[in-house]
Amino acid sequence: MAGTPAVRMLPKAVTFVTGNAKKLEEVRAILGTSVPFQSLKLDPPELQGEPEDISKEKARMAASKVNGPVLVEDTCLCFNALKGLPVFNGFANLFVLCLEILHIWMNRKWFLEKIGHEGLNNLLKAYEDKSAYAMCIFSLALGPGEEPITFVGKTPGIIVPARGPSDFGWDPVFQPDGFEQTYAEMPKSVKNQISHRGRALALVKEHFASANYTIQNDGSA
Ligand SMILES: O=c1[nH]c(=O)c2ncn([C@@H]3O[C@H](COP(=O)(O)OP(=O)(O)OP(=O)(O)O)[C@@H](O)[C@H]3O)c2[nH]1
Ligand SMILES: [Mg+2]
Repeated sequence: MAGTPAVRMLPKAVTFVTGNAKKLEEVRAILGTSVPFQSLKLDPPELQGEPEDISKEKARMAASKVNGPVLVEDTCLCFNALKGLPVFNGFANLFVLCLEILHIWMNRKWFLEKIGHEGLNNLLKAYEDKSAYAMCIFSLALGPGEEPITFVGKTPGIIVPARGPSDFGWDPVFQPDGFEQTYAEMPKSVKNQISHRGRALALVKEHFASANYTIQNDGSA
């Protein structure tokens, strides 16, 4: 039957768990007061696998640590040329395997530290296709043992030589479609409106606006 969903009591406000201060800054700016949350700086292990599985597993681990409702996210920058692979000769499978491994590594935070912005551009040197997309998967687990709900945001763009401040990851080399500036060059308010994170959080906001969550205490504990 359609109508207002049943009230779901949450023992405390949702905790956004991340070890990344820049993510937290953006999440704060995007959510404002639309979703009441507190934050916890915890560096979750860098899991391997499909982004959605990583995000869900982060949420499960965080929910048991916090013993309450949590929101986590996993972000990746995906290069289309490395997925749309040319199939050639008997080495193709080995080539595909190497690229799969590379794809997994690329989305771990130490990869950028090692390879740098120039290295990210060099990865695409052999390809005409410089297109990429930034993807963010938020997972909300309402408590330990609860199946996480996911919210995906994607922004298409291209990889360019670095431009703009280097204070957040690969922002200087990602230029979203329809813009002449890289994420790093544009005002934060513009990035947050069109970014992978902004799009995923729009879905999180919609979810909170329609779900009937009631917080038992004010979350200050
Ligand atoms: O230029 C960027 N613009 C962004 O908008 C953005 N969002 C995330 N990242 C980086 O992508 C890697 C993903 O790793 P990631 O999702 O596991 O994050 P993390 O380990 O830093 O934090 P967390 O897992 O504790 O939440 C890390 O190097 C992050 O710094 C970004 N870089
Ligand atoms: Mg991480």
